[in-house]
Amino acid sequence: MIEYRNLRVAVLGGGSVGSQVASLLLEHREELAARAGAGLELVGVAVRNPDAARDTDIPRELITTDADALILGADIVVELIGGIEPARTLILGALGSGADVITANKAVLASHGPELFEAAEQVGAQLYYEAAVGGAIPIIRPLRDSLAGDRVKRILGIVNGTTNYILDRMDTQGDSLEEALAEATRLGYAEADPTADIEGYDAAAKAAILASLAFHTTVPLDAVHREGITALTRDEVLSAREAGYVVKLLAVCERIDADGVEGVSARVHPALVPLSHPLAAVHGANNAVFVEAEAAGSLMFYGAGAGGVPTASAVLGDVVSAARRHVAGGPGVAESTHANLPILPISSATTRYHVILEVADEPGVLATIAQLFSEHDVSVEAVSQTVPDGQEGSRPTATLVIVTHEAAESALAATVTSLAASPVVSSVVSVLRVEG
Ligand SMILES: NC(=O)C1=CN([C@@H]2O[C@H](COP(=O)(O)OP(=O)(O)OC[C@H]3O[C@@H](n4cnc5c(N)ncnc54)[C@H](O)[C@@H]3O)[C@@H](O)[C@H]2O)C=CC1
Ligand SMILES: N[C@@H](CC=O)C(=O)O
Ligand code: NA
Repeated sequence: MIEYRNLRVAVLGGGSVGSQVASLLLEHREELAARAGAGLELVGVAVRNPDAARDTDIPRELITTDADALILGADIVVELIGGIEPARTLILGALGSGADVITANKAVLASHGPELFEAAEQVGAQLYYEAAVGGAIPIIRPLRDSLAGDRVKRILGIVNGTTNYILDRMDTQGDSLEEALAEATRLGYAEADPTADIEGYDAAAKAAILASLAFHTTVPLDAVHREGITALTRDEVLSAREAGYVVKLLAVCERIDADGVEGVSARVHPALVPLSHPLAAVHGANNAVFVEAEAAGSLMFYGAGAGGVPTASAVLGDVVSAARRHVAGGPGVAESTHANLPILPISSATTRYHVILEVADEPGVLATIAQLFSEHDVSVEAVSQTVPDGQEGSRPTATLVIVTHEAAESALAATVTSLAASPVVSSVVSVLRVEG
């Protein structure tokens, strides 16, 4: 029998992900030791309430409420508490003591990444975070390592399982947002405060992480334009389907050239994706990250984006990597932010738009609307009109659905302002971006 060096592993948090990580560490102990080249001894699981019900049985003697004491003497610390504090302070404490840290916490990485990476570099430790984006899907390593020799141009990602699950249920089963969110929470997909999911904060944090990695530039969370799904109506979801699209909450990270300035833009918002695009086939709590790189072309990374067990897979992969690093010795590898590109505002982005208007059903209205688009340099690709049957009242209305060619955000915003003020437009019913 091989005698392995023993590494002490501390897990902080015993919720959906932490309880699964702790159990799998115990259950697969021998297999993991053989892969890592070191024994992985679970020295404890720090929780807030030792008597809380858990998804797995963790031996009582491993449970503690003293996270600070647990990290002392640990070689590898796994942070699965979530949120900013005390997660940030615990990660800094663990790194400061020379431990490698594994986290699934995109919120703390997106808001305090540079401070945490700097702390790791100071002591030659490594901060791993594969589970922080796309749950089980390998996407951090591919961007950090496999694509390190290429130039990423664009990333389109479905990176929040809860909202994808909700939009899918609204689209295919006619659920309301509230019904679908309750189910996503029951299944362990949602954040402790699900506002983070439905208002797009979670996806924005992931967009900041992906853009930073892809473009070798620190992209702060507050530079990510963010819109959630709470303003979306079922009618918009259904009318998108009728027009050959599906609505997804997308993270869009791009390297763009705005008036001769090369920079980076990151945004999160609902968008129409053509049914023919691979992202349209991502259902339930699954995630997918579609990467366009100069040499590699288009790549798609797909799989379970949320849920305790799948996320534990990514965390344990990082635990094995950290253990191998301990065995091999040498300092950790610093984050690559050398490109330091300027971060451009959403007004610099260009995309296509799907606009629904309720207009007066009168001669000349179409020409007036077309003129408003053209005055703002927005070119119309397609228009369709429906007139409801049996209208009563003096002024009949029609519904116009307009799809534009690529246009600047600023130009589209000005067009919408003019449309809203036009006497022939009764209402601007919906404005959604079209991606993919
Ligand atoms: N649930 C999922 O599908 C995924 C979660 N993540 C991330 O993984 C992390 C953990 O998420 P979940 O397990 O879902 O959260 P959770 O809310 O189920 O579990 C968090 C655990 O931390 C404990 N905790 C809170 N404060 C503590 C403290 N001061 N000391 C010790 N324990 C404390 C809580 O009691 C709870 O057991 C979060 O950062 C989350 O964003 C990432 C990918 C997927
Ligand atoms: N709440 C998140 C969990 C994974 O990061 C999600 O729904 O994607
Ligand atoms: Na991942």
